[in-house]
Amino acid sequence: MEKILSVKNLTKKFKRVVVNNISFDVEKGNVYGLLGPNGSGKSTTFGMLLSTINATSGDWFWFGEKGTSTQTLKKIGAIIEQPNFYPYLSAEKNLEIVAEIKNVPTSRIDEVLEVVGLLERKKDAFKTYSLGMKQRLAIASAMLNSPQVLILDEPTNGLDPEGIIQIREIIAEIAKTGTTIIIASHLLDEIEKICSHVIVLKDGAALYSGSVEAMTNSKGFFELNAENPENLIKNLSELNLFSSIKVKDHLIIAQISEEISAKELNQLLVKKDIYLSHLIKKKESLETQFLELVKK
Ligand SMILES: Nc1ncnc2c1ncn2[C@@H]1O[C@H](COP(=O)(O)OP(=O)(O)OP(=O)(O)O)[C@@H](O)[C@H]1O
Repeated sequence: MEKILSVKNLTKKFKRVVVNNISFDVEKGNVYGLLGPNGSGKSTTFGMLLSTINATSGDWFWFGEKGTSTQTLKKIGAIIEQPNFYPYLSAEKNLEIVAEIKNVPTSRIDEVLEVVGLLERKKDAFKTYSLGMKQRLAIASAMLNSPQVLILDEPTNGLDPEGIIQIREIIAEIAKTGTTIIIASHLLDEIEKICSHVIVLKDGAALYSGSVEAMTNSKGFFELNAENPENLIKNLSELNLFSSIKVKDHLIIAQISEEISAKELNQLLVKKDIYLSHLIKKKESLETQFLELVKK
């Protein structure tokens, strides 16, 4: 896999440390989520990687090259703050101005407006746009220079459910073209739906970096019960299939350590003359995993 970005021990100290020695890699074509509550250091991290904030220590490499050169910035499309569009000018006119600044052909304008579903509204003044449309225009603007990486800071902030879904679909479409995307968000649900990879930040430190799948990839657990719970617990322990067996809310919770289906477990227990009154196989959500991580 081609490495787009490699971050090594990146640290930012204002009066106190707000980004604490974080390291992660970004590979081509994936969608990364920088997940953390407000104030966990997401925007500061982006600022350092885009050279608008001086790092205190640490290194990063864009496309194998140390730091963030002007050449590198040309390969990146970023929306960190709400971009300043001219309210009385149309979307098209606004993008013509951006195209001139970025020195890219105006022929790209219709293409990017199409991607974000604003082609038909391109002649309308920016001030007539809804918040969702404004955010989509910002994405179009960031896409004008056909960037290899798109960086979005809280792209769905303040949007209604429909607006959120539209942004999500646009991000998925852009990712399909092979553009690498890095999104900062405090919304677990958003990261779970959009991202293939996640970096979990808490108080400036990276608690986890890897695929979303691997983070949720505990083998899951069984919720069970039987007429004689003590006997059930004893027999479950003897199977050596579980990392822990606990009682919670009158149910037995058996954390799976060796892959096994509900049907297979039921068959094993029937052979021991145990007939279950309750059996459900469940998996922890990203949210549970996240809370576990943050607790530690
Ligand atoms: N220029 C600055 N001077 C001092 N402290 C700062 C400065 N910029 C950011 N901070 C602090 O650094 C911490 C991390 O802020 P940052 O904006 O990076 O977090 P975030 O995860 O992006 O949160 P949010 O989503 O609220 O923006 C916060 O405590 C913030 O107050």
